[in-house]
Amino acid sequence: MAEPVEPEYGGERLVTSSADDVERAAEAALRPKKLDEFVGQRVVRDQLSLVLQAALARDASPDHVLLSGPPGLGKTTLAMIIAAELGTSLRVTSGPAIQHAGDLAAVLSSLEEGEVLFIDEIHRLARPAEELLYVAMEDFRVDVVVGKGAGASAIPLALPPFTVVGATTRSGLLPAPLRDRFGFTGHLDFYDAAELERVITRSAGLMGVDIQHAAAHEIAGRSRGTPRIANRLLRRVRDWAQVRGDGRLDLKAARAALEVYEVDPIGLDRLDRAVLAAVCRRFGGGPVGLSTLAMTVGEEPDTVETVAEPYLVREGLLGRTPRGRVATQAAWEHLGLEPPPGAWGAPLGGTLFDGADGDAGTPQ
Ligand SMILES: Nc1ncnc2c1ncn2[C@@H]1O[C@H](COP(=O)(O)OP(=O)(O)OP(=O)(O)O)[C@@H](O)[C@H]1O
Repeated sequence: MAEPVEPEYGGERLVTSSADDVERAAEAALRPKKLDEFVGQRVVRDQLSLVLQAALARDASPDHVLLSGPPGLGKTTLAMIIAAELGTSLRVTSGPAIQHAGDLAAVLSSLEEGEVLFIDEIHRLARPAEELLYVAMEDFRVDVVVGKGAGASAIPLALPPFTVVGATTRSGLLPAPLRDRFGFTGHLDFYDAAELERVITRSAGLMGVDIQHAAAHEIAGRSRGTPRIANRLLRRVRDWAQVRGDGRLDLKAARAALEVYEVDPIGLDRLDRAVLAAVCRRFGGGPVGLSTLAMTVGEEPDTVETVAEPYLVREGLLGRTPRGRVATQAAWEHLGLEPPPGAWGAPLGGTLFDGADGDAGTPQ
C-alpha cells in the first residue's frame, strides 16, 4: 500500500532495526535531493528538467514518467527529486505490493491534487491492476466496482490530476498500452568511472570523511557502473580504514577493503563470478538457459537476470544467444581458463545476440 513520503528525508525510516534497514538508511542519507545534485545521466536529466519546468510554468501536473534501467542507478532517487522539484509529496508503492486491482484503486483514490505516485517494479503489476491504471493515468478516473457477480456495477470516481512515476528494470515486459500512457520515458544507463568518482567524492563529503583521489578512482573502477555499489563500497572502505587502517581513505585502504569484500579488479562480486564460472566450468561455455544457470548458482532467475547479467553483458563477458547464455573469450580470460575447442568463447564461436530486455534467448 502506498505510504506518503516526505521527499526531504528520502522516504526512509530514520530508526532502523535490521542490517538491511541500516544499509537503506545509510543510502537514503546520500540521496541527491535536487536535479542539479544528481550526478551523470545528462540526457535524462536535461529532458526531465524541461518536463518539470514546463509543468511548473503551466501550474499543472507533468506527464507521467517512466524510468527504466538496472537496479541502483537512481530511479527511486529521481522519483523523489521529481516530487521535491514540483514541491509536492511522493506516495510510494510497488508492483508486487499491489495484489489486487482494489489495492490500487484505494491508493489512487487517496491521492491529493498534484501528488506524485511512485510505482517501483511496475512491470510486476497484476493484469487487472494494470488495466485500472491505464484508465486512471489517461482519464483521471477509477471505476469502483460495487457488488459481486452478475449484479456488480462500476461507479466511476473522478481523480484529481496526479503524476505516475513508474520504475522498471525490465521495460520490455511492460505491455504496450501501459508504456504508451507515459509521456516521458528516461532510460538510465551505467555510469562511467569519472561520474562514479564524483558520486563517491560527494558521498564522502556528506559522510564527513576525506577521501584521496586515488582511492575514489579505485572504488569507482570497481563499482560496476552503479552509484548504489559505489556508495556501499565507500562505506566498506571507511570501515576498513577505521578498524584496520589509520583512518585515512587512501589507495591502500581501498584496495585492502575491496579484497576483504571479494570485489575483484573489474568490480565483479561473488554472484557475477559464480555466474561466469558456472557457464564456463559446468556448461563448457554455454549455451545454458537462465533457469538452469540460476539454479546452479543458487539464485532466483530474476536476480541473475536483473542484477548480474546486465553488467556482465555490457562488459562483454557474457552473451545472450537464441539458445541461452554463453561465456565470451573475455570471460574465459578473466577466470584464467582456457576455452575447450569449439566452445562459444573460442574462435569461430556462434553469433552473439544482445537479447534486449525479455528472455528471448532462453529456452528452458
Ligand atoms: N546520479 C546519482 N548521483 C548521486 N547519487 C546517486 C545517483 N544515482 C543513485 N545514487 C545513489 O545510489 C543509491 C541508489 O539509488 P536508487 O535507490 O535511486 O536506485 P534505483 O535505480 O531506484 O534502484 P532499485 O531499482 O534497486 O530500487 C541512492 O542512495 C543514491 O544515493
